Amino acid sequence: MSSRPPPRPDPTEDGLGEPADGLRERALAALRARRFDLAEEILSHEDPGPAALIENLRIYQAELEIQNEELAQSQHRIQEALDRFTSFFNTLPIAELVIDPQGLIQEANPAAQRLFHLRGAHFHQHFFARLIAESDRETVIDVWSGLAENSSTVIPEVRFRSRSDEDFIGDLHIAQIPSLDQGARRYVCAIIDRTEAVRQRQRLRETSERLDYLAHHDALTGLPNRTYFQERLEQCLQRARRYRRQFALLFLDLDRFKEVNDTLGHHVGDALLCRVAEVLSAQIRTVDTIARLGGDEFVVILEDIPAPRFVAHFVDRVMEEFDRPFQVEGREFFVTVSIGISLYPSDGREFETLVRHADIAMYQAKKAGRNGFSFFEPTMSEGAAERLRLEHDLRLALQRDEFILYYQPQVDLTTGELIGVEALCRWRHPQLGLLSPTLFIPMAEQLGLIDTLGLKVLELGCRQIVDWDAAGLHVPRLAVNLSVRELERSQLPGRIAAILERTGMDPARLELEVTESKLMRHAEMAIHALNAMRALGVTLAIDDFGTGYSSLSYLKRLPLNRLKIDRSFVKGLTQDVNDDAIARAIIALARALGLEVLAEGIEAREQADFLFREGCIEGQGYLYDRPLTPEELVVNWLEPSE
Ligand SMILES: Nc1nc2c(ncn2[C@@H]2O[C@H](COP(=O)(O)O[C@H]3[C@@H](O)[C@H](n4cnc5c(=O)[nH]c(N)nc54)O[C@@H]3COP(=O)(O)O)[C@@H](O)[C@H]2O)c(=O)[nH]1
Repeated sequence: MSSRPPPRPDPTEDGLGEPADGLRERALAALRARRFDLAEEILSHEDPGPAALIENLRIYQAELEIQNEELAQSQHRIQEALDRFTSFFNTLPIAELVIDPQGLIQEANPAAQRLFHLRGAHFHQHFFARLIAESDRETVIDVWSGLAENSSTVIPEVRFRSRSDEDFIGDLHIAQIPSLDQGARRYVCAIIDRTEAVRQRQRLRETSERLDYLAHHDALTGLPNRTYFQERLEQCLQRARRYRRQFALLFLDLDRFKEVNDTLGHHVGDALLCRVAEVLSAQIRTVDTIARLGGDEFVVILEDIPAPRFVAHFVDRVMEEFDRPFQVEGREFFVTVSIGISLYPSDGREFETLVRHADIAMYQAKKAGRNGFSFFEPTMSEGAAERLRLEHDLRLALQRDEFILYYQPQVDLTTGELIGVEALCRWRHPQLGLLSPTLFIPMAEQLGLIDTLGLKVLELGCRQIVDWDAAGLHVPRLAVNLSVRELERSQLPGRIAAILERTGMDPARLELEVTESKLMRHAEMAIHALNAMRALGVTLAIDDFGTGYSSLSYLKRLPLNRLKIDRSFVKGLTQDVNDDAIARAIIALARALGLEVLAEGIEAREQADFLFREGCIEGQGYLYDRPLTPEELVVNWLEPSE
């Protein structure tokens, strides 16, 4: 409450006479100017007669009244400030507490009550330290006791306890409230809730750790992946260089793992890979590294090895493990492994060299009959190394879908119209560019990859024809090459049927070509396999006819539809009488056997005319077009020209 000062009495109105001349005015003037000391001095210099005394008292009274008025004004200002502070304190969204020198809470604003789930009464005489989680209590007390006079500090991310027993995290701001009374220091604490920000940061950290883990680990086995392996190998190289140590790099590749996948399904293959990862991990020391590079390829870095003998012992232990069956999904599997080893520094001082040499050594182990190991030897020729490299890439190419099809038109020699296309496979190698099938088909046959590759080609081709059909572009027939190796598989007809089913391709429009020479070497088996395929409704052709010394008795028994005259005979037509005679004989033979005949490798008009005259009405060759990309085929042959 503020009080108004009473009106000041006029000292001239009391009738007690005048003090000394001008004295009164001077004293009053000093009072009005708030110079109480001067007024007192003016008055004290005079002889204090009764009148002057009374006058002095009056003046003192006036002085008191002025002081009263000032006091009331300052009380008013203080009250206003107090009201303002109380209003701030109660409405601030930040928790505020006033703490006494003993650490007891004196006041807590509503925001603090909400934050701690406590009512105002609960705070009263509650030790502030009890609101802090035990883990952080000591730190806060230490900082607090070191707080300089009239200063403030912030302790970030203190863990507090709320009544609901849920910890929360907040920044604690502590300020000492200035006090006139030295003994009664008080503090005001503000707590800014950071729980959500901290949780978010934690979540972010966890997510980034998870991402980092995924980027460095193989999702199936949990082993380090290729990226992590590269980092570890780089680090290992640096240590080996600095401390002049040896280490070994081992490439491990499971033998015939693909067969497990193909026959028992990928889930069994995956489970087997996990078991292999466990078994290998159990064989290494903590300083070593094991990683899965993909597929059935593992790599081990044996760091700081005393001598190559040490590596041989490790390999022996691994081989012993592979002598035992692997238990997978309640079944037992025998799997073997081929291991290639390169040593630092004798087999290379650089990352790439060591990796390449371990890889070459691994393929050497495979070549030597699998289920074994091979240390890299410099005598392994560059040519052999290149070939091994390519073989390695071929396996990857199948996983990475690096194969594409070109299509060579087959035409009616009378009209020049499109009667079909031959699908010819190309390998789009990431470094070497487009590779010819003459390079990789024999390799795929040797490595046992031809089945997968053949089926891939077949599916790509069938899909393309069906897609063209859907786009209103008609290709009457698709010819696909089959390797004799593929014919050996009893599952082949079933797999072809599945592809026809999956793609919706009409079997009658699919022709499978098998090379004559290879077919005749396995004639009995081929008769059986080709019959099974004919039963699917597809047609069959003998490729490169004339080069394979076909036995007529077998030829009669093979369920064929077409003979393809090899381009080596077409080349010399009209120039070489022998070629003319052979071509004529093949056409007559086909006619006699009731087969169609198609000439391949037609490059000149005279060759086409000769063939047509002799009764061969189908052909393909550069005269008409080279093997084309699907887009080129559409433009050159399928889209009506304007
Ligand atoms: N098992 C599989 N074999 C396949 C597959 N894709 C191709 N192949 C076989 O690879 C051999 C080489 O094929 P490519 O290099 O594609 O050569 C073909 C044509 O480009 C070539 N050709 C066609 N016309 C002419 C010509 O006028 N002159 C000339 N010099 N060459 C020409 O001939 C090859 C086609 O031959 P063919 O198959 O005998 O009809 C080849 O043996 C392919 O069969 C595959 O997916 N699987």
